[in-house]
Amino acid sequence: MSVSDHDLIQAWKQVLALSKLEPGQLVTVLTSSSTHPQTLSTAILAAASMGAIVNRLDLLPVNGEKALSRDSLAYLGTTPLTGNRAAIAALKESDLVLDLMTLLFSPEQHEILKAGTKILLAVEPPEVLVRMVPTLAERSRVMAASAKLSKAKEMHVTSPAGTDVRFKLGQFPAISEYGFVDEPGRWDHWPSGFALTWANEGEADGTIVMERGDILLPMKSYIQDRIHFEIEKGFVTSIEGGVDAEILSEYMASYNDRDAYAMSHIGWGLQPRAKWSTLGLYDREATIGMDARAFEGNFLFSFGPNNEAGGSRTTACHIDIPMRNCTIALDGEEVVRNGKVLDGGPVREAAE
Ligand SMILES: O=c1ccc(O)c[nH]1
Repeated sequence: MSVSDHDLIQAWKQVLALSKLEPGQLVTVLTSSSTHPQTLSTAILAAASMGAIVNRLDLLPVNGEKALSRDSLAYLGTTPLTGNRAAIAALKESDLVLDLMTLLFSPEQHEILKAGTKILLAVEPPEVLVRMVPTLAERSRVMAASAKLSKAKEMHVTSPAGTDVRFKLGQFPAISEYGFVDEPGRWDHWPSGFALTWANEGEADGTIVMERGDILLPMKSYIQDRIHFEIEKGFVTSIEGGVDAEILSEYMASYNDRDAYAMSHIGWGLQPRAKWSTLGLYDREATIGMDARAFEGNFLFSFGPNNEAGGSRTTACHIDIPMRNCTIALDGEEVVRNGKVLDGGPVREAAE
């Protein structure tokens, strides 16, 4: 079901207001061949109506012949910005970049953020954006979760299927994704709603067992048979299971890069408006699967890069795996039990 321009403009206005857009500020809308036309037109209208000076910067697509998939979150690292000094200069000069093409995990993204530019990624379909317009209340909940993460020394994750994995924490920051960019130099993704961090380099050990129905991204599949991962010193050393495991193994091997097997971010979903079942209702390429990444109570872990957190691993291979019914404990304190978040639930909207 599509949404009206009016509804999407209102949603953009809420996101831009939460992102503290001021009249006279410079907004650059970053587009490429996969940008959704309604998202683009309503973004420009909303930002201009708030008095911003709005530019559009359209970049040619790259990596298509290497990626094996058109999912913008599958093949990372180099982007249309790589070596593109003119585009980088324009984005560094902007107060706010609306990324409608996906720069995530690119070295250039950090360079632009360091200049104080805010970057908001928004590439899900318009109706998904409108369904999950961010709120201050959800920001508070995600910030509280990432505050716990940033204080923790160890994350221990278990599940009825046999997951028992430990991550030592402290080397990398905790990241909050709540859907808007309210500070200079901040990156966020609309829609989202989760807290995440990275394990210390080489300090993730144990077994992860994906259960039937857990999700593989960018495959966008609900697995039919369990997949057993052995994690040793921060790398996955074995991937055993049925055909889903074979598909994942071949896909990761195609990158020919040991860092594809490194643990990347770990955390849990806090978005009550995101649903585990949504992925099955969309054609595979119609969404990048943010419902799967953000649904409340998931354990979201990933393989691949850690440059997002300041690490040195920039592999192009990025696998996101949201699991249901896990128990996540920080230094022995459970924060998620059997897929239920133990923080009292969504924060009530403050009266407008
Ligand atoms: O918003 C995102 C999307 C993908 C990812 O791996 C992290 N955060």
